[in-house]
Amino acid sequence: MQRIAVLTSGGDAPGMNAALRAVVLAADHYGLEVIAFRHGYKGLLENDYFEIKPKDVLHVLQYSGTVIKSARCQRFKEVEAAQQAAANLNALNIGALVVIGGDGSFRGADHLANYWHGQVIGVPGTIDNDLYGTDATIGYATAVAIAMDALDKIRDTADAMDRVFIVEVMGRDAGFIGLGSAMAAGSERMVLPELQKDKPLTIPALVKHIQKVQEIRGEGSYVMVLSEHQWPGGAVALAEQLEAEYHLPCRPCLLGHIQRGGAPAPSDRILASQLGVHAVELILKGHHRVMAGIRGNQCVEVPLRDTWEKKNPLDQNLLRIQHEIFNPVKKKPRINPL
Ligand SMILES: Nc1ncnc2c1ncn2[C@@H]1O[C@H](COP(=O)(O)OP(=O)(O)O)[C@@H](O)[C@H]1O
Ligand SMILES: O=P(O)(O)OC[C@H]1O[C@](O)(COP(=O)(O)O)[C@@H](O)[C@@H]1O
Repeated sequence: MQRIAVLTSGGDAPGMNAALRAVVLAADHYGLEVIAFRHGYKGLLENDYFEIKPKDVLHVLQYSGTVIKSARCQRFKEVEAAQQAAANLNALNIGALVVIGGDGSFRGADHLANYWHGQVIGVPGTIDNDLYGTDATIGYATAVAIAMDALDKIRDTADAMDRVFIVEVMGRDAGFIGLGSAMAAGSERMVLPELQKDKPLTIPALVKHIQKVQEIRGEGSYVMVLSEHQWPGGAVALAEQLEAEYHLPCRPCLLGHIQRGGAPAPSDRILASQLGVHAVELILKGHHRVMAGIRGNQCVEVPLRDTWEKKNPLDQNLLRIQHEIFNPVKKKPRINPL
């Protein structure tokens, strides 16, 4: 019987447990033993593992987080760390490693593959949705649903008091959660990393936009979605500056790690289930250094390096709709697309 290993790495994402369950159940189905390393690459380096059986994962898919724990492990970037990991895997007679995580975790997997002859397979688990080669990553749908729910609630109080709110969402370098939640909740404005490159946010421009929206619609609420790291000091600092410099009543709200908790959305559970099984089947087919992904409802395998070297762009049509057509302050109308 062949032995494989699995770990979850980087920021936990809703649906990681469902992916883990799928890996373990698929391995059992195909007669493979599975070793789980705790705390991602840290556990791999410290030989912190246990043999994981179907009974260990039967009822975990409804929970976020990860039952085998995750971690960020700076040390894994070193050559000696990858060599140590390879030696540990060899000593345990492991033939393949499934890494459930984001782009950093995949860089780690690729780094390991330079020093280890076993198969390395990635499963995309990150709320940021910032990996090339798959239509969605595990956790993204749940994060958008949580942000949307929060934005809906904020709208209630913003409407009641005719207030401006700045709601900060996650997504360090990618605006997927920002765009998805702004559209799903009908926000007046969004500030995303991708938009900042062309036209960085300034306070005078924001104030002008708020005032114009109020001129057009009359007094009312104004809810802006701000991706994290897009303003020094984030939503709190921006709201304080608006109040101090323009006497504009404004409240900040940081959604933070709430976006990674609670029950994973059905689509994340289903995606994770598909991808976990796909990862095991890729092992059986002899694939190496690939990510298990889904594109247009088809299971695909994507070279690991492509997942971070190639860009996963925001959907340009969604961006156009939210940023231009739904913008209450209309710019010059463009040529009719019909
Ligand atoms: N260039 C790299 N080389 C080796 N390991 C890396 C590299 N980048 C990230 N890792 C490993 O992957 C872990 C997770 O990466 P991180 O970027 O924090 O999260 P994510 O996988 O969610 O993007 C890091 O803590 C580190 O152990
Ligand atoms: O939980 P931490 O370590 O504070 O990290 C927060 C970051 O993790 C994420 O939730 C997910 O990012 P990764 O998938 O790259 O780990 C980001 O959106 C956020 O910036």
